[in-house]
Amino acid sequence: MMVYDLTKFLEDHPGGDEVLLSATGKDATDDFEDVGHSDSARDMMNQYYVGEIDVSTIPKKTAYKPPKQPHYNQDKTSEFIIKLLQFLVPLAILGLAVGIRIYTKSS
Ligand code: HEM
Repeated sequence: MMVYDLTKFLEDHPGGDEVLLSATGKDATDDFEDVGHSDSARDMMNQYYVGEIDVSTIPKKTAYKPPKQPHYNQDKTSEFIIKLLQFLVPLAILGLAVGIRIYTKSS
């Protein structure tokens, strides 16, 4: 299969850059032929010709596996404890204040 580098052609393509980008990285033969490109279009292609690749050497599945994102804060217990403390600490201070008040009054 013939390989073309169309990065410099994107802006000049009469059919627009979107169609080229949508056909990037794959076999665009059918896409190209479906449009019925003129002979002059076929001549232009030569400027962007890179080389040939043997299709059979292209792996069916990509070997690259994106690294797994670390799961931040998967353990929610610390989050829960903080929420609980945010509720309990003011309550404890209030209780302490009321307790001191009662204690100092009675004595
Ligand atoms: C390989 C490099 C390519 C070259 C040099 C090229 C060149 C051209 C040229 C010169 C035209 C103007 C009409 C003509 O002369 O036929 C054109 C139109 C067009 N091309 Fe390409 N093209 C390329 C690849 C592609 C690909 C891969 C697609 C589709 C995915 C595509 C889709 C179109 C479309 C939709 C038009 C507009 C047709 C119209 O408005 O009548 N072209 N192209």
